Amino acid sequence: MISIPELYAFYRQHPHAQTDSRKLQPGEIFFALKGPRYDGHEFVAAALEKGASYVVVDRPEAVLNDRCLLVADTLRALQLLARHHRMQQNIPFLAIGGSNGKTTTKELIRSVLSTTYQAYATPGNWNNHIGIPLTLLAMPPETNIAIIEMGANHIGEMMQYCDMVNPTHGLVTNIGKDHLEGFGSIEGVKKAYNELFDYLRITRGTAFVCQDDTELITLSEGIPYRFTYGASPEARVSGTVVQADPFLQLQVRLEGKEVLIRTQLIGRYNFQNIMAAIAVGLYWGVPIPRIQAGIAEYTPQNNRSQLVEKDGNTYILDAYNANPSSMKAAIENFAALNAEKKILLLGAMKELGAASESEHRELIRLISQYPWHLVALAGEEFAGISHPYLYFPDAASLRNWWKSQHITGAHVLVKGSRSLAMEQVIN
Ligand SMILES: CC(=O)N[C@H]1[C@@H](OP(=O)(O)OP(=O)(O)OC[C@H]2O[C@@H](n3ccc(=O)[nH]c3=O)[C@H](O)[C@@H]2O)O[C@H](CO)[C@@H](O)[C@@H]1O[C@H](C)C(=O)N[C@@H](C)C(=O)N[C@H](CCC(=O)N[C@@H](CCC[C@@H](N)C(=O)O)C(=O)O)C(=O)O
Ligand SMILES: Nc1ncnc2c1ncn2[C@@H]1O[C@H](COP(=O)(O)OP(=O)(O)OP(=O)(O)O)[C@@H](O)[C@H]1O
Ligand SMILES: C[C@@H](N)C(=O)N[C@H](C)C(=O)O
Repeated sequence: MISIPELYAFYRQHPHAQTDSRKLQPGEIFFALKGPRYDGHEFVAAALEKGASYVVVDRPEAVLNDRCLLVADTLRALQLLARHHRMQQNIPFLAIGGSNGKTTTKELIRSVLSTTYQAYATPGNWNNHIGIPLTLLAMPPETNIAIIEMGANHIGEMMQYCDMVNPTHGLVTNIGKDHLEGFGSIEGVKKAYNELFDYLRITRGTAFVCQDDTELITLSEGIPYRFTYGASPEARVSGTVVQADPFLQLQVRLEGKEVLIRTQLIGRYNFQNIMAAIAVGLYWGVPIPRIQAGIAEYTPQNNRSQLVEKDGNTYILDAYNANPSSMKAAIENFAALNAEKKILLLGAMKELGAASESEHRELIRLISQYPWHLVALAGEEFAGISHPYLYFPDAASLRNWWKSQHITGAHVLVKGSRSLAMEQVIN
């Protein structure tokens, strides 16, 4: 078996890790991982054939030639290799955790820091036990600030990520009701994300904290340096929303001046995400005009709070994911929008465990507080709950109904958990 330093020597010659033979490019090192559908060891021969420089396996029978490197556990080897690589870098590493808005905040920060630094950030949503090591191993050598997104669904996971990433700086976007199945309760969510703060306390790091969030302020106590942002005048970087229809505009006090921040983001919940990026930019000395440009340039992608004009309707396409906190934020934001004909097309919220039924009841209660033109719900979680709204077992049947209605002139919020793929309703 080879050791991590030996594996690292191979990686230095071929600095590209790959876990998927279908995407493999010649020269990459292929790690054979076991997943819910496949065992990567089935694709060792294919990876070698496609030109993998090396293949990392944890079964002696999968060693087909001298380009196959045997380790005790391929996933663990990937993670330890990534950790080893990170430890060679003497640059700031900012870790981003939290229930909602991690990817948006990360992308805004990337956009701001890239105006001035060789900033590198997690590609897409690679935020888990496989995505984080792949992120670290894909970091260009010229990087001088790294921004790493961390997505967890059980207690203990954030600390494991911190052990791998060794963040010098950290940011928890918020504490909400995400992944309640794994976290158990909102107390569990708090405990889980507090692990990033624990790590910063132990290592005497720096945290970016939203001053308006009393929970985060309390949880982050004891971190040697806290750089705060928010609406509160007490925050180191303080601002307010001056326009929110449809795109947010903020007025922010920066270095004694009132500065207008234009964005291409909708949803008041994005205020904190934007403020976080401004604070991070200011902390690292990005000049104000570049902070403005970095924020203004960012357009949300991939079904995250996107504004789509289609077939005579204005859609807020927010179908990337859903949990009780982000649903509440999206619905309240939509309810406050100045429009005549508002329609909700909502999918169920997944991974809520024992809280699923009560949270879907609570969602119905929230919806019922506002006057909508129409409400249609998809997903079995809504089936056993009494409500006066249109119900469909899945997104496909909701889509068929929606297409048959030929409604125009409406504002439509489309949101639901990833597995429902609610974007199909309008695509
Ligand atoms: C393991 C892997 O990378 N799987 C990807 C793969 O899946 P596939 O359908 O092929 O099946 P397997 O996973 O069983 O495959 C096993 C391995 O075999 C490889 N393989 C398969 C077929 C083949 O012909 N050749 C092969 O080499 C395969 O590549 C595996 O290595 O493909 C899918 C489609 O592209 C991928 O979706 C799948 O990716 C998995 C889900 C993954 O974890 N990818 C990471 C890079 C990642 O970061 N993904 C993020 C999603 C992260 C996320 O959900 N975050 C949550 C929090 C999560 C907490 C954590 N505890 C957890 O449980 O994950 C959040 O809330 O944000 C992303 O892609 O967006
Ligand atoms: N600050 C926020 N508060 C509440 N909801 C938010 C906030 N920011 C974003 N959201 C909601 O979360 C959705 C997903 O945003 P984003 O991808 O940035 O979050 P995430 O935390 O990275 O999600 P994931 O954990 O799935 O990767 C958005 O489309 C929006 O509905
Ligand atoms: C897609 C994944 N990152 C996520 O957010 N999952 C929750 C359960 C969702 O899809 O709503």
